[in-house]
Amino acid sequence: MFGKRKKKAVPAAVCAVIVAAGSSRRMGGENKLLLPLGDVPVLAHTLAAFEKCADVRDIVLVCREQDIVPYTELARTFGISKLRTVTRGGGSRTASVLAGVNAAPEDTALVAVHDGARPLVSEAVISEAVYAAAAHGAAAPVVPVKDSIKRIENGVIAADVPRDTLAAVQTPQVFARPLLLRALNEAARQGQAYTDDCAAVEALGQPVYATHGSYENIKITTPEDIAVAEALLQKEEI
Ligand SMILES: Nc1ccn([C@@H]2O[C@H](COP(=O)(O)OP(=O)(O)OP(=O)(O)O)[C@@H](O)[C@H]2O)c(=O)n1
Ligand SMILES: C[C@](O)(CO)[C@H](O)COP(=O)(O)O
Repeated sequence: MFGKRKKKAVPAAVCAVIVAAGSSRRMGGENKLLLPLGDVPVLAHTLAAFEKCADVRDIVLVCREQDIVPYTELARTFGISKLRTVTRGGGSRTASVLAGVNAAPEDTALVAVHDGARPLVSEAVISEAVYAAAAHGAAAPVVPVKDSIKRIENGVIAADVPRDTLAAVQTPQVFARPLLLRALNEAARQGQAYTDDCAAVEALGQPVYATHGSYENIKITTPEDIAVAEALLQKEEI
């Protein structure tokens, strides 16, 4: 599943774009990024992970207009010194990521796009993706799927899909900035809204390298994810 790597290149000027402009629909509408995880909000964990990672120089936070002031205050409270700007997102993930990339410092070489809703990302997962993108231009963490996979048609199993080459992709997805800008602008031009950013880069015919994700790097999407994240957090603290 994981290909051959070029020699490690030192990553330069890496900006994390944390997208946090979603609507938490599947959580029932309450802002999931402000739900407490341990003693602090989900988003504070996410920001702290990138603050801690030595391979990331800057952070740009993308959110809804009404959250700009509270999120700026949240970042100040939790000592996020790498935060450069908090900017307004768009109606689709692709639009939000594009807003974040455009707001990154001008000399940014690599952009690490990360879901605000993935608070348990580790330094190892971030760094491996950053180094792979420094060497290859595009990289994303993946985990092999654990279940058997079926295609369902009209409520009935229609086909079995062999899982040995299947993986679930996570974030941070890291790209050379010009490549990501080209991919997102092309997606916007075509009116394409992708669920992840690799898809926009793949659509240009560019390879995206698979790095090691983690089963703990979960995305907070539905209510039971909070209970799972709490358990994972406690395990880390033991
Ligand atoms: N227009 C959007 C949509 C999503 N996101 C961000 O992308 C990440 C992954 O999206 P998801 O988990 O789907 O978040 P929501 O869009 O909030 O969830 P839902 O689809 O249930 O409304 C989240 O951190 C979310 O805030 C964003 O910045 N802008
Ligand atoms: C980017 C992502 O987290 C990769 O798994 C995922 O595609 C986001 O999807 P969502 O539909 O916005 O939750």
